Amino acid sequence: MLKVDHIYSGYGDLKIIKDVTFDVNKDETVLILGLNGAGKTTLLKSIAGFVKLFSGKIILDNNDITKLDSYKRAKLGITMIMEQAIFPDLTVKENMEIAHSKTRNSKFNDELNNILKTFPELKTFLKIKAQALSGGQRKMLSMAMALLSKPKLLILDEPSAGLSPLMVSRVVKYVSLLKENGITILIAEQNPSFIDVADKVMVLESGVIKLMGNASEIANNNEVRKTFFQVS
Ligand SMILES: Nc1ncnc2c1ncn2[C@@H]1O[C@H](COP(=O)(O)OP(=O)(O)OP(=O)(O)O)[C@@H](O)[C@H]1O
Repeated sequence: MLKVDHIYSGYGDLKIIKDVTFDVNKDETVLILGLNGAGKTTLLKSIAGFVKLFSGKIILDNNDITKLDSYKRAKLGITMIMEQAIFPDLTVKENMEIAHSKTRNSKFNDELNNILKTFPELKTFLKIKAQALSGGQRKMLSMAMALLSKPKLLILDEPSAGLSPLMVSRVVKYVSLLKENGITILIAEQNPSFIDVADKVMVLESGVIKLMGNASEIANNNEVRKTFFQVS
């Protein structure tokens, strides 16, 4: 579905992403694992169209989208979850209605019922303004909004950032629920818990892919164990 082909990108003259190549197939969950400053956000933003490429290509469903603006890529179904997309003065339900309005091909109430089966905790918050949600509840809302907007490719940038270990395990569960709902997902993380939900994992270091493999290969790699699981 998505082909990232030898891309270089960065800011001004500064090259951050160097010769990155990988594919994301339909229904796959692909994880980019990297420490702070590895270039994860820059890579995801390059795919979503917020950072321009110096060279290389990005292909979505056999169409070259390299030169398209971010909003055009969004129209083609690339959704990068940003918590800024939540309107703090609107209720949880109103925020979900806005996310759903981007698709228009189903009744909101039917979709809402499905979402509440996936994220039952949201029932309690439907009438509450989004500004009153905790960090973890905001994550849940942003995941629910992503599901409602029916993306072709969902991009998640460090969904565990700022969360307690307990909340991280719940966010891992949210991601697996999105996966069960047939969403193709690209996640960047430094928390190795997300390896469990990934079909394919890449390790990014200084803007370069150092390792690529399936979840068990990467989870058992000695360097990965030392760096991300702090196993000596
Ligand atoms: N707008 C910018 N202008 C210049 N340099 C930037 C900009 N944004 C990020 N960088 C630099 O790009 C490099 C990679 O940053 P990036 O945010 O992509 O990494 P990351 O892996 O997402 O890190 P983190 O986990 O800390 O968010 C860093 O050296 C950073 O200083």
